[in-house]
Amino acid sequence: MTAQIIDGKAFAATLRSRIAAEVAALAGRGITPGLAVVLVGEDPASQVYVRSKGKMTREVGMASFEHRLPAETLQDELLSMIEQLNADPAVNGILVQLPLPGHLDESAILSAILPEKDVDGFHIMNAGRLATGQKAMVPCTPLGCLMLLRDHLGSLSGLNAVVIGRSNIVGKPMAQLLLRDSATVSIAHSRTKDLAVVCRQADILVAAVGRPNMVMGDWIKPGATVIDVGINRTEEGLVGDVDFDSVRAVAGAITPVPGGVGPMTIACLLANTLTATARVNGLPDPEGLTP
Ligand SMILES: NC(=O)C1=CN([C@@H]2O[C@H](COP(=O)(O)OP(=O)(O)OC[C@H]3O[C@@H](n4cnc5c(N)ncnc54)[C@H](OP(=O)(O)O)[C@@H]3O)[C@@H](O)[C@H]2O)C=CC1
Ligand SMILES: Nc1nc(=O)c2c([nH]1)NC[C@@H]1CN(c3ccc(C(=O)N[C@@H](CCC(=O)O)C(=O)O)cc3)C=[N+]21
Repeated sequence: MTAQIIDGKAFAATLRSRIAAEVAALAGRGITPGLAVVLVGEDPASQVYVRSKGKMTREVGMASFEHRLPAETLQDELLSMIEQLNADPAVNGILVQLPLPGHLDESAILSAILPEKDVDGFHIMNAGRLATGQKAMVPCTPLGCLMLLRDHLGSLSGLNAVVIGRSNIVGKPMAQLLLRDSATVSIAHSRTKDLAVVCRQADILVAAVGRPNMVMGDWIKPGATVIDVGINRTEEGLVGDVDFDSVRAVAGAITPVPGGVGPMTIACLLANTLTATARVNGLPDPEGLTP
């Protein structure tokens, strides 16, 4: 069997055009969604993402506000910038690019963002709402993975899902979303014994580790759906956490890197910004952009 390639890039482009249509409809009511992105320091990869986010934000007709702060920015200075964005009615979504320089307290910064403007879904209030099945802002990368899975599989109910990785930004919220769709969910991590054996049970395998080509073909249940979240820059270029060639020969479907989950993350950031804008204006959630 050769796996079907799940084209995240194409799916994301379709999603963005649907978002653009909704933004155009809001313009008729005098509403323009606004997304503020805050970048502290000069990490080259982060600069690339921030530039790409700004471009796509403008392309769907939203207002983009970019704030670049020097690496030596103090905690209080960053907090006062967030206060200012919290209070600004033109800003519907706030994203503070991670990782932050080491002297800054990441969880204090993320908690300072108003939960209703927290389009990354990293605020503890949104994590708690997701975990308890309430209306939340859902982290973009797991939301994008869920959209691809639902599109490919229809129902996830009763399927065995294995998530490798337990970070607060990918692994844990991914597991919550799969559970919410009634999958039987296992979360694996660096202490998991016999990872290959655990993975072989998976009808759905999500790899969010940060280790190039770690997941091998003989870890895969024949016909499984494999979602590769990993973004690893190597001498061979950008690769995922999944060994694409060996896994492709066994899986039923697989997301490539690049062109899989990455573009979905940015499209879901715009989706969350639109959702946040609708909610603050007392409008119903846009169709199909929330879990
Ligand atoms: N495509 C996209 O849009 C995005 C991609 N990413 C990418 O996804 C990957 C994961 O990101 P993130 O969650 O932030 O990373 P973290 O480093 O925060 O988490 C990595 C997780 O992988 C686990 N892990 C590490 N080594 C192993 C191992 N040998 N076997 C099993 N599990 C292991 C860790 O376990 P433990 O907890 O025990 O240490 C941890 O839970 C990265 O490549 C990142 O670049 C991230 C965000 C968005
Ligand atoms: N507050 C915050 N929110 C984030 O969502 C966030 C963050 N910080 N810090 C960094 C990670 C990483 N991330 C990616 C987004 C898009 C691609 C993406 O579009 N990737 C392209 C390739 C781009 C390239 O060539 O580098 C692809 O996979 O096809 C990848 C990774 C968001 N993150």
